[in-house]
Amino acid sequence: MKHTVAEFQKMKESGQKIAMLTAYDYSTAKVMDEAGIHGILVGDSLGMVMLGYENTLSVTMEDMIHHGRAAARGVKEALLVIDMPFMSYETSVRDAVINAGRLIKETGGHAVKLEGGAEVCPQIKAITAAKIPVMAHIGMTPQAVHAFGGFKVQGKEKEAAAKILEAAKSVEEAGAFAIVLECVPEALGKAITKAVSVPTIGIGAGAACDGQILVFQDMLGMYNDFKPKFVKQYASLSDTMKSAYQTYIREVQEQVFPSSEFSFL
Ligand SMILES: Nc1nc(=O)c2c([nH]1)NC[C@@H]1CN(c3ccc(C(=O)N[C@@H](CCC(=O)O)C(=O)O)cc3)CN21
Ligand SMILES: CC(C)C(=O)C(=O)O
Ligand SMILES: [Mg+2]
Repeated sequence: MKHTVAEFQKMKESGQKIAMLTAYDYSTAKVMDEAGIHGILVGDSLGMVMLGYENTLSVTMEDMIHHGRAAARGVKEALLVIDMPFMSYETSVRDAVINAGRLIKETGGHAVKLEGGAEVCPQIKAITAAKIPVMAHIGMTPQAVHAFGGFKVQGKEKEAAAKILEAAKSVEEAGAFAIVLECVPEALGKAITKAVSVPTIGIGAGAACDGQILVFQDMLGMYNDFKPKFVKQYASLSDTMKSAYQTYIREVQEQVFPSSEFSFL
């Protein structure tokens, strides 16, 4: 079954939880899609997990298009969302529509995601009017890392929580089809999920959200630069990969590999 924006809405209404993961390439997206994932995000987190930057600010439109088209080739059923990189939508409504259009035209993705609340509502309205579905992203928005002074949980104080709730209502009003809620207290995740009619997709926002998203390297245990509290490791691939590499190195040195089985006779 093809997963669509309309289906995400129905899933919220029927209480069926939405599962999303990030992917940045063909093979990874293909396996996830075959596993039955509902949505795949080509996140600008690729700057950190694929490119080794310390935050997401250096990621370019070209990076997003390069990885977006690769992931798109592996997707048959999932809803494919592409992140708008830092400074591709803040500068003007016109820039936002042009760049959202490029992401869709040049990748084959189905929707775009951008970070922010009321300040990006004109952009959300205009992109939506151009028939491109927009996923909003509020709470701890990583592109604001310097404004926040680090990747810190947001909305702990009463007034800060009220502001994030207002941001959720304003992006819904602007036409966002879903809202990513990142790193906020569980109670705020629950309050926002109740207050808006579109699905909320949480990452470190508690169990009440309508769906969840994780960075795939985090959930597979193959990214170890840091481990946020919200990350559950469903595998320990770094360990598995390291030991496979070590076995290979030893077998090459000891001339165990390649045996005749792996040679053309
Ligand atoms: N690998 C990876 N996973 C992610 O979830 C992720 C990225 N990269 N890159 C983009 C953003 C950055 N994110 C982050 C990065 C660090 C924390 C973190 O260390 N959080 C602390 C909370 C600090 C506090 O108490 O305020 C934690 O302990 O979880 C959280 C989210 C989420 N996104
Ligand atoms: C963590 C998710 C929500 C994201 O924006 C990303 O991967 O870039
Ligand atoms: Mg992102």
